[in-house]
Amino acid sequence: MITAERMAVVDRNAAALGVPQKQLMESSGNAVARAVREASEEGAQVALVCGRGNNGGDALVAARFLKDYDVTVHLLGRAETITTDIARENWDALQDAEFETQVVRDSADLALDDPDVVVDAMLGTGITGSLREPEATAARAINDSDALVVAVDVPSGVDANTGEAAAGAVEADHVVTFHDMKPGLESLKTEVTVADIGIPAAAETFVGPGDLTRLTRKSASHKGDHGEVLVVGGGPYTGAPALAAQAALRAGADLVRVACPNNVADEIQGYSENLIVRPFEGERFTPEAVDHVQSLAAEHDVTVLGPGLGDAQATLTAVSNFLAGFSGTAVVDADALQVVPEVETDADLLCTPHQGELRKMGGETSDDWREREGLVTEFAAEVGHTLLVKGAYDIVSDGETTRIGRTGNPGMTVGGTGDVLAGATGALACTQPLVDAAAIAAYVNGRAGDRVVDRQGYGLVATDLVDELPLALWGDDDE
Ligand SMILES: NC(=O)C1=CN([C@@H]2O[C@H](COP(=O)(O)OP(=O)(O)OC[C@H]3O[C@@H](n4cnc5c(N)ncnc54)[C@H](O)[C@@H]3O)[C@@H](O)[C@H]2O)[C@H](O)CC1
Ligand SMILES: [K+]
Repeated sequence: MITAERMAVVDRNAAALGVPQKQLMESSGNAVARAVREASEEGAQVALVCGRGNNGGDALVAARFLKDYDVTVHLLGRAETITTDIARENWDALQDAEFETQVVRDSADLALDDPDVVVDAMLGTGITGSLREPEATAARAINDSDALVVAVDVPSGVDANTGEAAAGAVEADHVVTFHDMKPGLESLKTEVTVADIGIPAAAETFVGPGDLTRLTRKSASHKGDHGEVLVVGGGPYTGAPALAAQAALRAGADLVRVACPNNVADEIQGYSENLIVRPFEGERFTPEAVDHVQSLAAEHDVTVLGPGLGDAQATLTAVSNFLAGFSGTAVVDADALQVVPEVETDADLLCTPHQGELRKMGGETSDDWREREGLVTEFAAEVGHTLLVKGAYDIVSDGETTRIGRTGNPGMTVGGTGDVLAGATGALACTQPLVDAAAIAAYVNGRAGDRVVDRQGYGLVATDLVDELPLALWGDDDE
């Protein structure tokens, strides 16, 4: 089962894996033609009713696979209004090959001419709102015809995710959807074919540029919309919480505060004017500071717990007490991780261990990433939290969904890269589901490292990563 949004991510990831969308459209169109062939006799009269997007494009491809049928293509709108290159290229190919095509400028012009089969290729996952003209009139004509109706991807007017049908939506006899079942098709009393269109499983498993399309910003945004992160860190170390906090800002959080022992507060503030420091009493995080830190955490979307806290017994007790009384969302990293399996908490945790820390948590690991994929999925289900297990291949899982990050390079073994990853994860967890936040964070942290090493060779330091995060998130490969 896959939603329309996830389909767009997979599409883009497939293209990054060398399977461009035009190739997918060719497979989609071929699958539509196969369904027409299975539902009618050779020589049957087929009307392909095409919208101006890729849904229409699929049928423009199907026309080429129905040579032994009496096919007419009806394009709803002028060819210049076709919205995608790949649909337009397929329209031009039909023109050059002198296929029978009708351009429907006004909905009243649509003359289906009593076909045996109508292919509804007006709207698919790109629909917004209720049916507009000329699709609305065309849908009525389709529903009033005696033809067998084959819908491309989803009946026009039906929401692929919810199954909700806009007024006047097409009533199809058969739907050909692509790659995986859509949630909205389950509730339809219509026969559905799920056609494999050659998208490699890797396009779903491995995190890719398609996952970054989930990150959008509305122009009418306000401060705080993109997240407020509290980093709880520092004590023995001061660089780690500063790296995590800077990374959270660079990964898009609007406000990042650092809760740290007061004896290192000035030092941490000294790293950057971008940081807001909230000191608590003491030289390290101890149980006496837990109440204060919990009340601070309650004012933030996500807490990043761990960077630079150290592993003194008093600190581990404080981490345990904090989590026991916390019910928000927290990224847990570094020495704090060892506490997680023992503590009962209502919090949604996103743990970011490397493989050594995973073993310390009681998890198993393997050098083979495929084996590690299964082990991490099982352990995530066992601990009941989301895991991001760092390695040459990063494994992300909440026990249900498992993703793999393949970016990064040996230059990233330098100290501090884990703090940067934890901070970036915290920022993304403000606006994304935890598995997506971890998947995207792992991908962009590694991509930032790859961009730095490509530019200047090894010798990368963690602050290079922090500065590279925005381009790794928003830039194109060749930027
Ligand atoms: N991997 C895959 O699943 C593939 C799917 N394919 C097909 O692509 C469509 C989605 O195409 P897209 O261009 O994003 O959108 P649509 O064609 O569905 O519609 C956009 C089109 O329709 C106009 N429009 C939007 N809302 C309305 C409305 N309410 N009334 C009238 N017109 C509307 C909009 O202006 C655009 O012109 C997917 O469904 C599959 O069929 C790819 O072919 C291959 C891979
Ligand atoms: K359709």
